[in-house]
Amino acid sequence: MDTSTRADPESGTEKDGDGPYPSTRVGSDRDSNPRPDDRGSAAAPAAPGDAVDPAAELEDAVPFVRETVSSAGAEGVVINMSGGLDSTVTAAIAVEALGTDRVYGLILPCNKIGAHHARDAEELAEALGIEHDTVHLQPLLAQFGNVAPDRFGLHDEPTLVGNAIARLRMTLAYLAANATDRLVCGTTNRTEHLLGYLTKHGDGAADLLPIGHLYKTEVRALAETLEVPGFVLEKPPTPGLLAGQRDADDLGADYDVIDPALRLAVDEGLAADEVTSRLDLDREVVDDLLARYRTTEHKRTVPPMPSDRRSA
Ligand SMILES: Nc1ncnc2c1ncn2[C@@H]1O[C@H](COP(=O)(O)OP(=O)(O)OC[C@H]2O[C@@H]([n+]3cccc(C(=O)O)c3)[C@H](O)[C@@H]2O)[C@@H](O)[C@H]1O
Ligand SMILES: Nc1ncnc2c1ncn2[C@@H]1O[C@H](COP(=O)(O)OP(=O)(O)OP(=O)(O)O)[C@@H](O)[C@H]1O
Repeated sequence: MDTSTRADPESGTEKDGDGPYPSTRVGSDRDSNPRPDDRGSAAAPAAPGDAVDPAAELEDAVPFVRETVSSAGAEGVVINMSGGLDSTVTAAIAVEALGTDRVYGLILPCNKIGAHHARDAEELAEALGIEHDTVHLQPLLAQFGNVAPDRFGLHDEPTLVGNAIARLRMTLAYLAANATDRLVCGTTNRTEHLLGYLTKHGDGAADLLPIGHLYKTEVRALAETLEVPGFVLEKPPTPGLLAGQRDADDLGADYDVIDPALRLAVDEGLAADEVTSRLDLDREVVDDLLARYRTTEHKRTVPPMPSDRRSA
């Protein structure tokens, strides 16, 4: 594939070829777009990524993947690859653990923005040396929209569409896993896990989560050690549903703000007041993050049963 020049779908910039990866970035208008945390934070709190030891994390993650696959008697893993940070880091860890032959990538764009990112994902999969397929989901989504009862207004609401796409991706990942005796390797990080910022039984559905214990800022630090190309690191985190949509807009703050707040509140058990003052944040930002944490507990637990009430 020729990567010498390519238009950026969102910023209109071009990419220059340099080695196996394009050297500039897709969709990176990070510096020109105001972000909610620009308002919410007076000081820049230290993010967990500043303290993480990437080499030690890799020493944990690589055998974890190898042993999990081996103890399941599986042949390898399937990873849905978006061309973004989390799935690229996850795929790189899986290759370190299992070798190229036992890692398979699925690239599943569903709209025009996605098609551009899919080319990044294809190049990343090729650079990793893994087998991969690209499937455009638009016809499947259109068919799904045709059979879903009109009363649900699927196409009127971006979250409904986004969740449906995430679950179509999950269906293909499990088809691949079933057919090739592999496990589905999820890409969820700890920040998403704690905030429930994922589609339940969509991208949240997986058999193992190699970066599930790492905050987003820690995943970023690990990416540098794994020599993930700079353009992946520079992409603004986005759910990829709408042009210009950013995780920071959905979540009310950037990950450099969110991660230290979650670490203090969840890992260290500090009250909202204390988190707010220690990190010099807006109270509203902290309250919103903690509300997300509380209301999404159901995404981190198995479904409740009547017997749970008896034992409580
Ligand atoms: N208390 C409770 N106990 C048990 N189950 C409960 C529940 N409350 C809701 N539910 C169930 O959960 C459903 C809602 O959860 P869900 O279907 O996930 O949907 P929901 O949380 O509403 O939406 C998913 C969110 O994750 C974001 N997302 C998705 C995918 C990837 C990324 C990313 O950037 O990485 C972000 C997306 O933008 C959106 O904000 C409800 O319809 C209901 O079925
Ligand atoms: N076009 C795609 N093709 C295949 N998988 C995808 C695609 N888009 C999203 N996914 C899967 O869903 C996960 C969550 O997607 P999302 O777009 O929300 O990005 P993310 O959580 O920031 O992760 P990433 O950094 O990998 O993009 C991805 O990590 C990937 O596994």
